[in-house]
Amino acid sequence: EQPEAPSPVAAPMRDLPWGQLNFMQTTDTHGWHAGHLQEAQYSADWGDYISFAERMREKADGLGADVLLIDTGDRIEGNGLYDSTTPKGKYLYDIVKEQDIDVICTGNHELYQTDAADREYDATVPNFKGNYLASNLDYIKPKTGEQVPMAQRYRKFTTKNQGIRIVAFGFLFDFTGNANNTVVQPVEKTIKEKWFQDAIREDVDLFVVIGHVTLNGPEYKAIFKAIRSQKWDTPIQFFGGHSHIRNYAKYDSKAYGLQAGRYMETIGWMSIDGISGKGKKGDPKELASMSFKRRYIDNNLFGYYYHTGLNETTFSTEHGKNVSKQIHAARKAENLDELYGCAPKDLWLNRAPYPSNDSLVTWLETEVIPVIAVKEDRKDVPRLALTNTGAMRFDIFKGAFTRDTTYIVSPFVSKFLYIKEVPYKSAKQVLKIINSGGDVFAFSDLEASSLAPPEQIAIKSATIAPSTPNQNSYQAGSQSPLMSSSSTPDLIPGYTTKDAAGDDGDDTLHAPISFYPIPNVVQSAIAMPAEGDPEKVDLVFIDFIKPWVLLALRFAGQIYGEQDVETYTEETMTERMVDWIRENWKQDC
Ligand SMILES: Nc1ccn([C@@H]2O[C@H](COP(=O)(O)O)[C@@H](O)[C@H]2O)c(=O)n1
Repeated sequence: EQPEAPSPVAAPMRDLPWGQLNFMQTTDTHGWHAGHLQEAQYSADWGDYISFAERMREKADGLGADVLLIDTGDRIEGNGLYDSTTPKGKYLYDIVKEQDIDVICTGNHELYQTDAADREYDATVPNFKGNYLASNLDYIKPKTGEQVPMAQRYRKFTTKNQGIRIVAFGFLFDFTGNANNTVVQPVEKTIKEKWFQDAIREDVDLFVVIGHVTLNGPEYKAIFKAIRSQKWDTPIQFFGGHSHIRNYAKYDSKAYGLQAGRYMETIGWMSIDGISGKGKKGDPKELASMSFKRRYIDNNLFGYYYHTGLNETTFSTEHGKNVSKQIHAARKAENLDELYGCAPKDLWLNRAPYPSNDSLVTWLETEVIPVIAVKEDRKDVPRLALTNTGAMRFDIFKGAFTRDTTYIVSPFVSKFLYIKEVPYKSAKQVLKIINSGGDVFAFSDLEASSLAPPEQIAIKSATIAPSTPNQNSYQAGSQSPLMSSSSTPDLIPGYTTKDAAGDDGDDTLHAPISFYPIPNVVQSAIAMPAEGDPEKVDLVFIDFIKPWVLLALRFAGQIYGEQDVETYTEETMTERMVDWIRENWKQDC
């Protein structure tokens, strides 16, 4: 772990179930490869994860079992380690490549910006040659304009110890927001292609479908149906991503899916037993009693010690330690701990109701945007300024707000745009139309709900936890074996996942935390007349939501097009937010 990371947390634990074939999954790491430096529960870094994987593989070799590593994309955007450098990801690609990942694919974040997609093709694909799969993704070469597969479409391999024959695929959901140097082919179309139809007819022991795809979305349903149409009985293991949650799905008695959360908080663990290996047909009795089991491992060193049976002296491998050093050197070189201001209290993205004094969204709407959404030559013009809440990615904790925190909270390079002098009676309807996300968007490709943070895709209503101990009351110490909850009153707050297999998935017992839904967009009314309504306003909005704003305006009776949209600020919202923090928060925490 990084020297500045808080000590791990004592908590009751559940053991990992082992099978013949075991998987460890990361997804949506978003550059958090240094781990969480303000949360002890998730404080292990990518170097520790490398040590963990190496130790678990040693253990597997001893048991004659196999361990495969999976990563399902969105490795970038969302942390200073990636976003603060020029070019972005100056150190990240070399850090990520140190992990020995068996099957890896692309997320939507690797494709938003042209240069990020170029780097994916030029660095990550060759770094994981043979293991990087792009079943429905093409890349357009900048020099020749040639459209080529981003990486190989699928992979056939046999596991080391059990000799399990696997065909693996790597998908991306039907994403449409990619820059124009990549082509995402809809999954429904891809599964009709000859190569896919041939691959699902292969004689194998297991299909592994990884993807930056939600487990319960239409894409995996279609792939499951396609495989089952040819192989009614072959086990299928799916790995998902994108919605940032811990999740597990059952498709049938031999087909399951796992999704390992977000931001290096979770390492997903999946074990399969009763599978036929070494090309054997398998004992029908054994096959009938196949078992699939899952765990969500909190990413911290004490959990890693617990699961490996090792300790501070014996756990870390030289390789893991070197990668932790590499991360530390990168963070220092980029001055990621530079203080921008001291947050006076915790501001929660989803863990406080909206609106409320503890809501990060309320803070943005009422304190920050009214000051930063300004264009000097139109500063007195009444305006409505809109931003999507998904532009904010993480909570702000009381205390130091650093260069690193900036990108953790707001990694995007979006700027403010505006449409001049929109009739107020129409402009004021835009917020409501986008937030209700109703019929207006039903006939377009524009999902209004995708403007909120991804966690909300899966969780629709508030979960209010009984009062829990303060998060800052973490105690350092060693983790103890699982005990009944009545004998462990001091659980620390964290994930208490309920999924398709029940409520015993988390490796660490936590006290529950609350979750509150937030709107898709929020609006600040600025420089409005002291009395009455203005006739016209400037409609200012963050560039990411332009298509939604134009459609909502149309519904509100105003036809505007691209030609009517102008630049409002040259700086990004993130840059202006940092200026606000420097000016408004103390420098002495
Ligand atoms: N320029 C951008 C890009 C994305 N967003 C928000 O992020 C969501 C996607 O996040 P995932 O981690 O799930 O891929 C997207 O739906 C937007 O809400 C943004 O605000 N600005």
